[in-house]
Amino acid sequence: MSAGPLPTAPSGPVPGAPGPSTTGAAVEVHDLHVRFGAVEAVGGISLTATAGRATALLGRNGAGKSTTMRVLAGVVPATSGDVRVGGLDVRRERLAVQRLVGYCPDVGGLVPRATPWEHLQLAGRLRRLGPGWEDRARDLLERFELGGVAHRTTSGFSHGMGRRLSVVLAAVHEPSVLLLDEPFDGVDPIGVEATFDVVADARARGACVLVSTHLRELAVEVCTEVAVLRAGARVATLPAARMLGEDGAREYRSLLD
Ligand SMILES: Nc1ncnc2c1ncn2[C@@H]1O[C@H](COP(=O)(O)OP(=O)(O)OP(=O)(O)O)[C@@H](O)[C@H]1O
Repeated sequence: MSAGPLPTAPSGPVPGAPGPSTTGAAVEVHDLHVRFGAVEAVGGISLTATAGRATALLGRNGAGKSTTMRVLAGVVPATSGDVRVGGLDVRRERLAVQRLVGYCPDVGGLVPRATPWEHLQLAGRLRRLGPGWEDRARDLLERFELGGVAHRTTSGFSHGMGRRLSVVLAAVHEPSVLLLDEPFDGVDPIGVEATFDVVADARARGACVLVSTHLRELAVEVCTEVAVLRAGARVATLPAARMLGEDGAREYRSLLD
């Protein structure tokens, strides 16, 4: 059921609000280790992702993709290693990094009792977004076919609807670094296409995009590079085109063993 048109509210410039993007922002990870007690989730990953490009993180279950994304998003601390996002040291400047980043976590992140529009309002306030952000939010909701449920609590959302809203929330502030963890998981073709558009838009304005996924075919369609992780380490970074088709599938398979 459609909840009617989305509300409009005046939104003026906010002093001190961050700009929409920082040209040249990039991700640099050097010898990242992350331990959870006895478990070494990441065991020495190094990788670079450049502005205006989209890099896929591929690898088997437990390879360390989500943990790496969490470190980049500033939600999990590195045990050791040097991690820079947009030139900022994640350990020392975590809040500044979180302002630069748009992060779609692999699970969670949504408040069941809140509607998509309430999630967006909260994001707008916390990030002190300037003029135009509500139009952008409405446009994103429409592109992800969430306009009709903008005022419905997310508790009744399907898995795919939740994924789509998480991508909207990651993208609404036009971050310099867009981190999408499993954005295609359980998402229908419309949602996949809308996510492709979000990635293309981000690249066009010079943002650095990282996409963690199991879906090699979608990764190579939307990304320019592919970093393959295995058992907490990066084993290869290749042009995405190398992972295309049956030859690409074979090459990917060979990197997993
Ligand atoms: N909070 C945690 N506590 C303990 N171990 C963890 C924690 N988070 C991750 N791990 C472990 O770290 C390893 C890497 O997990 P991670 O979620 O990063 O892998 P992944 O590549 O994203 O896997 P998947 O593709 O299944 O999502 C796994 O062995 C996982 O069990």
